[in-house]
Amino acid sequence: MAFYSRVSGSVGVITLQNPPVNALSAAVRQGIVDTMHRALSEPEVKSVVICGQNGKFCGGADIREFGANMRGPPLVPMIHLIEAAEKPVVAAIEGVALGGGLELALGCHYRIAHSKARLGLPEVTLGLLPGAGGTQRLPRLIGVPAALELITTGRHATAAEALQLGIVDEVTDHSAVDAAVKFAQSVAGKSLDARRISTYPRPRSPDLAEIFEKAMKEVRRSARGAIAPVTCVQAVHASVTLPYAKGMERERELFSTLFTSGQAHALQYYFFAQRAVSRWSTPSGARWDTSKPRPVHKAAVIGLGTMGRGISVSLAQAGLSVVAVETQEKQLLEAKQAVSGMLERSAKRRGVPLADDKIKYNCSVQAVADADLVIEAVFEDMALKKTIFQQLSGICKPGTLLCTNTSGLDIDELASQTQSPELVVGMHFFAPAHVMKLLEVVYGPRSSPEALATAMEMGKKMGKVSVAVGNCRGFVGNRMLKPYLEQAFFLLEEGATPEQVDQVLEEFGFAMGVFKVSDLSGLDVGWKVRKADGLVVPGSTGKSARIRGGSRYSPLGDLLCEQGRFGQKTGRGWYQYDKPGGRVAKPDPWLHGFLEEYRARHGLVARRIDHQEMLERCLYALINEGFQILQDGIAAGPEDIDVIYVLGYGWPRHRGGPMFYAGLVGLDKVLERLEHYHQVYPDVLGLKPCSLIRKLAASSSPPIHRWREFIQKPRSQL
Ligand SMILES: CC(C)(COP(=O)(O)OP(=O)(O)OC[C@H]1O[C@@H](n2cnc3c(N)ncnc32)[C@H](O)[C@@H]1OP(=O)(O)O)[C@@H](O)C(=O)NCCC(=O)NCCSC(=O)C[C@@H](O)CCCCCCCCCCCCC(=O)O
Repeated sequence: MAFYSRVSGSVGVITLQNPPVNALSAAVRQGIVDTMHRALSEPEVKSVVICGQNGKFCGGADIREFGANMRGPPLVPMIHLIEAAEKPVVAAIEGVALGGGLELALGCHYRIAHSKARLGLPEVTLGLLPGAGGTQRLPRLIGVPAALELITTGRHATAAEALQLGIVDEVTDHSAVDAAVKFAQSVAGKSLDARRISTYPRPRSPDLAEIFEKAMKEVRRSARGAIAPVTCVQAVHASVTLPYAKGMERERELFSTLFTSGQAHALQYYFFAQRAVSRWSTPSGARWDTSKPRPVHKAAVIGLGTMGRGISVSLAQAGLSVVAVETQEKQLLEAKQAVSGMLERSAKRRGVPLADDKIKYNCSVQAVADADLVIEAVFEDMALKKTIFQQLSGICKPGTLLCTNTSGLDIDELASQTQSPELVVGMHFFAPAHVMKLLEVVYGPRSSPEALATAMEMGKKMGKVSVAVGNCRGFVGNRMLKPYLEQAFFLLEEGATPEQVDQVLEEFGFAMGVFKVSDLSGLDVGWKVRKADGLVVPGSTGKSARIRGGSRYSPLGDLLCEQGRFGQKTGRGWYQYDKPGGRVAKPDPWLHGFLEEYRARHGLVARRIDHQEMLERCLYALINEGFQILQDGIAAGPEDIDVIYVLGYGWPRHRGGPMFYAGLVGLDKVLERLEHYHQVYPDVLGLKPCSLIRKLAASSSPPIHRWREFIQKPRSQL
């Protein structure tokens, strides 16, 4: 709703009230319309201020209302009512003015912002465009290039930048509401002719055609199939070619197309999913709201390789005192230099104070004795990690949380090396650890709810999106990667090339296809794991070379590693690069010849595989594993899996995540295709439909938010 008051005798103040961000729900819109009429009809009121309750102007349209039966006064006429008013209306912007919130402010005659406020039109991140006049007013106010940039990226501008751009008229370090009231008094009775943005002339400039062409090229390049950025450019284009009223019609038309699109549904689902994962729960009933995190003031990192360095940076930037340990003096010095550089660059980029003095470097593990939390980040080697956990258990003060940065090792095996297994959790960071937003927080069967809550809280402090996951091989992300990669290898055996498979995945929206990613992260990483698992059998020939434990196996990755082809770092992998460390992947005729020779050796006849089959086999195998993970209770809900895949594995955000995508395609269709492929390849376990997808499909494919009801409660994990 909106609350009305009169201050200083002549200023009507309208306060939006809809916690937590004063989104423009039907009740708020109705409240604004009613209170505006009241302010305009009261003869004592000479000017009006619109502000938001609790220091937040407005977070935009109420996204939760989208799709429901939309009631209440529409936004566009509501904003026109404000703009057309004969009394000056001043927006007092505190906290945020985003989306419809900024559009509301643009309908006001003046805008006063607090210096800490953020303003923007982030609709594009929800698969939409600013649909309440933003695409027509903003370019008229600040010009096409700046408006295009803000609208197509959705980024938030600071108050200082908004002032410089001309979005706001004044910035204050004090109460924006008080400043707006004062301002409103000062402009009472003045002409508003020059203050109604909709009456401004269309933006003109001789280079407009060029500007739009460049913007369109840029969004097409970076959008990876997302339609909203392209449509945003089209809507802004209308502001220069059409008069305001016609431009609004065009905005509405384009908005409607986006509003009903699958991409908008996916992005809005993802918006809430990313927020939902912080409300974690485990199969045993431990929950975010009943588990209290321990205080952590001092943290330690053991092992200062690439991951340890990034983790140290993240901890220091979160304001913690950090002890960084590397036992070899030379490596310690190298790491110190590297970390200082990373902190310096990051401080410059983010405009925050340098956190270098937060980190103390040490060669001895003993230095972690008084840390509240230790993150071990040595190589992915169970024996080495076990030794370190035994050491830590003897060194650390009672109650220290012991965390391991691992991408898939057994947390419980490590916990069993310590005297307090309940204080052991996994923290799977993604490289580069100080940049990537995702953190998988892994609880073992003996981790305490308090330990899990502490690790989740620590992730939040580091600015990560933390997802709580159960303990199993590869956790959620890497466990799902296995059947996906496996299918990609099988496709090569059957006649595809790495370029063809990658092209299909990139057209789907992945930033990089599976083989380019493999080259980037290093083929030797998986090879080491497969060797440790006894899967690599050098020199094996005949049928047995392609079977392990009764299931189909492709040794292609192993064979490339045996040739020293580890990817980018060696200049050769699934592609070739101009030098070791090179970044530009080029098709490699050697690899094509190698594949032909491999197929001939194994009696495999190459066939032309269509795009749909490539895509379905890779994605549906991955999705099937996702359902198994839900069934096993390793992830609490599909949102957890989707957030992990979008933030950690380059899954296109506009497709919501693998589980959402499965729902969009139709669970019965995914099931039918899995059944088909499993019939063709009965020796591929990853294609055998999991019982949960069968159950859901048999229950008329309920919407994703109801899937949890169909998951059998697995055995207790905590
Ligand atoms: C605001 C934030 C920056 C705050 O961040 P913070 O970290 O402080 O907090 P959280 O992000 O955790 O959020 C707290 C809490 O609030 C929920 N929430 C936040 N914003 C909204 C919102 N806008 N609506 C609803 N709920 C919101 C959030 O989910 C959290 O709750 P939870 O329970 O999940 O933990 C940050 O929150 C943020 O960035 N918010 C989003 C800002 C944004 O994107 N705004 C734009 C919204 S879209 C919009 O404004 C559209 C308008 O341009 C135009 C609308 C026109 C509508 C016309 C409709 C007509 C339909 C036409 C149909 C045509 C079809 C046909 O023709 O048939």
